[in-house]
Amino acid sequence: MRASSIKRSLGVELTNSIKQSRVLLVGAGGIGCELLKNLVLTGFGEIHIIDLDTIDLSNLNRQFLFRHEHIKKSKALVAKEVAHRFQPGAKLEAYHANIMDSQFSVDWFAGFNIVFNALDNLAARRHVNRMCLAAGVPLVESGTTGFNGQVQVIEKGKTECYDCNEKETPKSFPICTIRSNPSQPIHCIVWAKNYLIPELFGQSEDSPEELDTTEDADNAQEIEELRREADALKEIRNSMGSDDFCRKVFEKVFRDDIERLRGVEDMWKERPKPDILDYDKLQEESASVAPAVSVTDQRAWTLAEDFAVFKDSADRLTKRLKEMQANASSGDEKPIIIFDKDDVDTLDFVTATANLRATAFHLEAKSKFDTKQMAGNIIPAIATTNAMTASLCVLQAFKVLQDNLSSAKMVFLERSGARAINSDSLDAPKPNCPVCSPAQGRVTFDPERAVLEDLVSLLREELGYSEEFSIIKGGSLIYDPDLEDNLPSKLSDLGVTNWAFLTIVDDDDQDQDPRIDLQLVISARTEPTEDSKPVSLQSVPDISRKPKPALIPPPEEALVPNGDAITGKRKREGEDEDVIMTNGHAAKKATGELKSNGDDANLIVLDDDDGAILIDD
Ligand SMILES: Nc1ncnc2c1ncn2[C@@H]1O[C@H](COP(=O)(O)OP(=O)(O)OP(=O)(O)O)[C@@H](O)[C@H]1O
Ligand SMILES: [Zn+2]
Repeated sequence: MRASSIKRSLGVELTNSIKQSRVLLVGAGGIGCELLKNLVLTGFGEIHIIDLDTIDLSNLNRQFLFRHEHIKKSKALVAKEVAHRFQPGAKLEAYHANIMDSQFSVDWFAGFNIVFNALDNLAARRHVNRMCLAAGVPLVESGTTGFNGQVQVIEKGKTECYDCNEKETPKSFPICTIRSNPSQPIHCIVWAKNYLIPELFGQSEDSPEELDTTEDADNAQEIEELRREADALKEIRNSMGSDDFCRKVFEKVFRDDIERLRGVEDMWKERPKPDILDYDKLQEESASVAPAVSVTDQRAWTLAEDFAVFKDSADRLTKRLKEMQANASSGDEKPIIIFDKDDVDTLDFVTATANLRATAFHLEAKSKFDTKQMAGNIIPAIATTNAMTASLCVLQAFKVLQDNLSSAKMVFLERSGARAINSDSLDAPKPNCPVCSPAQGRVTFDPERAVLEDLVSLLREELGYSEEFSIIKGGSLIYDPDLEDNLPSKLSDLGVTNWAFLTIVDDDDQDQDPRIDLQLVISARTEPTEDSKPVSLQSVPDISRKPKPALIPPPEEALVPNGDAITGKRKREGEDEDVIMTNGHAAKKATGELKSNGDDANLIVLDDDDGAILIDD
C-alpha cells in the first residue's frame, strides 16, 4: 500500500507513531509470516523477528514468505530477507533463536513499543507474557486453530494477562489405556506411535509424554506385565532383517499380548473381549493387495489392506534402519527412526498397526489422512484464518499506539454463527492471577558473592518484611523460616541466574494483613559497581496489603469501557462494533458504509468509529 494511502486512511498522528515504533514479532510461522508482511507494508519503523525453527516442506502451503529453496533455512532470517523486498527501506532485524533464552532479557523487551506473539505453544506464550509484564510493554497475543482465531491485547495493570485464565494443558493418556485397554481409535494411534515404533525402530521410552503413569500406582502388577511384554519385543527387535521379523512382531502384539489380556476377566465385564488376529489368514486374504494401496489416504483401509501396508512399511523401515546402522561411525549415537507425520514410512506403519489394533479391540479404523491429523496432534492450519488473524493483530496494535486501550478488544474469529468476527471488551486483570497480580521489583546481584542471606536481609531491612516469608523460584521453595540451611548458599548455586524471576510470599498475618506477593526480577551485575553490597534494590516496589477476599476492588486503572462495569461475559453475536468480514469480503463496521473514494476509484474505504481503513483494490 502506498504511504500516501496509509496516511489518508489512518491519519497523520497514527501514521507517525507507526513509523516511530520499534516492534518485536515472536514466531515466523503461519500467523507470523502474514503479520510480518502487514507490519512491513503498514510502515512500522523497526521490526525485530525471532523464530527458533527452520523451514519445513509442510510449512510452504501457508507460510507464504517461504519457497522450496528455503527448506532447512532459518525461518526468521528468510522471513526478514523476503519481507525486506516488499519495502526496501524497512528496518528489519532477525534472530534464529529461542525467545526463552536469557539473552532476551527484561531490558531487551523493554526496548520495544509493542510485542506480537505468533507462537504455537503454551510455554513460549507464557514466557513472553511474563517478560512483557515485567518490562511494561504491551503485548498483542494471537493464535489460530482451524477456522478459529483469537487476538488479545495485554497491558500490565490494565487488562487481563495471558495467564489470568487457566489454560487447558495438552491431553495425556493413562498408560494402561494405551497399552491394555484402548477404548477409542486415538488410543491405538498413540500406542503405535509412542510405543510400537520406539520399541522396534527407535529408542524405547519408558514414559513418553503422552503416556501418563501417575494414575497407575495401584496397578503395579499390570505395569510389571507390560514391562515384560516390552522386553519380549526388544528380543524380537534383534531379529530385524530376518524373513520372519514381521511374523514375530505381528504374533507378539496381535496374538500373544491380546491372548494374555483376554485372560484378565475383570477387564471385559463391560465390553467384549478383544479378538486375536491370525497372521496366516490375513496373509492369504491380502495376497492380491498391492502395497501401493498405502497412497489411498481418504478412506480407512480394509483389514487385508492394513496387513499388507503393515508388512510393506515394516520392510521399508527395516531397510532404512539397517542402512543408517551401516553408515554410522563407531563413535556415533545409535541410529534410530522416530515418528514424524511427514515421514511416509512411519505414517504408513502407524496407520496400519493402529488399525489392526483397533479392529482387534472392536474400534473404528481410521484413514491415513485422519491418522496423520490425530498422530501429529494437528488441527489443520488454514491460511485464511492466519491471514485474517494477523490483520486483526495490526488493527488492535493501532489502538495500543493511540493509547486508546478502552476501545481495544478481545477479537474472535469463528466460522459458525452469523458473523465471522466477534469481539468482547478486555477484562481487568484478575486480582488473584499468579503472574500479573504480584507487585514488581528489580534487584541486581553479584553472582560471585551473593548468598541467599543477603537477599533475605535486604527484604527485611529495606522492604520491611518480618520473619515470616518465603522465596519461590520456578515453583520450588528456596527459602522459608524452616529452610535456614540454604542461607549461606550462593544464589547462583540455588539456581538463581541472571534474569531469574523470584516470588516473595508474605506469610505474616500476626500484626496486619499480609502483603500481596512480590515478584523480583533479579539481574547479574556485569560491571563492577561502587555499591559493595552483594545484592541491592534497583527499584523500590510499592507492595500493598492483600485485600480481604470479599472486598477486592477492581484495580484503579483497570479498563472500564464506556464507563460500564466489566462483566467478563462474551457479547452476543452481532452485538459488537468492530470490523466484520463475511464470505471473504471485507465489509463495513456495523454503522459504517462501504464507500468508493472519488479521486481514487481503486480504493475501498471501510468506515470504523476509530478511523477509516483503506484497502487498495
Ligand atoms: N520458544 C520459541 N522461540 C522462538 N520461536 C518459537 C518458539 N516456540 C515456537 N516458535 C515458533 O513459532 C512459530 C509458530 O508458527 P506455527 O503455529 O505456524 O507453527 P509451525 O511449526 O510453523 O507449523 P505447524 O506446527 O502447523 O506445522 C513456529 O515457526 C515456531 O518455530
Ligand atoms: Zn494475569
